[in-house]
Amino acid sequence: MVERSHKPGPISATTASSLPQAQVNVSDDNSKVTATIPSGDTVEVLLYGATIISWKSNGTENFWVSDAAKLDGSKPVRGGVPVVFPVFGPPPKNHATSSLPQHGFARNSRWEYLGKSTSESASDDSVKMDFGLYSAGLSEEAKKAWPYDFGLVYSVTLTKGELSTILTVRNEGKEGFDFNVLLHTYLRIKDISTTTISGLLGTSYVDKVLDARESTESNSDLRITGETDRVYKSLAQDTTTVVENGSPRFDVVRKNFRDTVIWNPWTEKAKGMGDFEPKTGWREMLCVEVGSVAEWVRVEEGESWEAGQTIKSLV
Ligand SMILES: O=P(O)(O)OC[C@H]1O[C@@H](O)[C@H](O)[C@@H](O)[C@@H]1O
Repeated sequence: MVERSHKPGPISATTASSLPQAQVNVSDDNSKVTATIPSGDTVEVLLYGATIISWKSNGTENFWVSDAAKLDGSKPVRGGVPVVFPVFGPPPKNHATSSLPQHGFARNSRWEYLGKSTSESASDDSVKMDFGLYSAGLSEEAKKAWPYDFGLVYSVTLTKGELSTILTVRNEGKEGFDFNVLLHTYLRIKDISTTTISGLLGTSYVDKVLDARESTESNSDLRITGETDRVYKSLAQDTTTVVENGSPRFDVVRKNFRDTVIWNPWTEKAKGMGDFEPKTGWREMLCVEVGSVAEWVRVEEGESWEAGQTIKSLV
C-alpha cells in the first residue's frame, strides 16, 4: 500500500516503476501448496489426494468445502476437487478394481509436489504446479488391491479467473490396465434454488437415484429440485455452464473427458454424511464432475492418456 501525506498528483514514471511489482508466489509447507498470482487469485492444493481445497478469483471462493471435512489425511476431503482414480463409485464385482474402496485410492493417497513453472503474458501471469502419484508410493493395501505399475501427473494451472487441471495416466508396467477417472468438483453456489445447468440437453444419462434408469436430458436449463446423482454420458458439447439467477457463474470445459456427473445430496443424504457440515450446505454446493466413467479407459504397456478441465469463474 502507498501512503500519501500530501495531495496526490500524477504518478511519475520513476514513482510507478519503484512500486513493488506483484509476483507469482508459490509456497509449500509439506502438506499443502499455495499459489498466488498478480491478479490476487489464489489456489490451495493439499498433498493428500492432490485435492484442491480452495480457489479464489476476484475475491470470491469458487469451491465448497464442508466445515467438517478432514484435512489431516484420515479421510478423503468432503469438498474442493478430489481426484477419483482408478474406479468411480463402488467397484464392480469380478473386476481388477473389485478390492478397492469407493472412488479408488488417488483421493486418499499422499501425492508428491513435483514443482512449478510460471508464464508471463500481457494480461496476467499464470502458474502451473505438478503433482505426482506412482504405484511405488501407494500404501501396501492399495498396491495389493490394484497391483499395476503406473504414474499419474496432475497439473494445476492458475490463471486470472480460470483454473485448469490435466491428469496424465502412464502405464509403466508390462500389462495393460483399465481405469475410470473423474474430477469430483464441488462448486460453491449462492443458492441451489436459483441455479440452473446448461449444456446437457439431449444427452443420455444414468440416474443413480432411480435405480440406474437410463433417460435423455430434455431440459436446456436443468434445475436441481431434489437428491440428484446422474452420469451424463458422451457429451456432445465441451462446456457445461452453471447459471445463477440467470447469469452465467461457471463454465466447466472438458478436455478429452467423455462424461459429466451431476451430484447434489439434498437434505437426507447430507444428514447421513458425518463429514458434511453444515447440514444445509447442499443449498450452496453443486458437484459438476467431469470424467471418463461410463466406460473403462485402457492404457497398454508404455502408453499414456491425458484429460482435464478448465473452470472459468464468470463473476
Ligand atoms: O461420499 P463419496 O464417496 O465422496 O461420494 C460422493 C458421491 O460422489 C458422486 O460422484 C457419486 O456419483 C455419488 O454416488 C456419491 O454419493
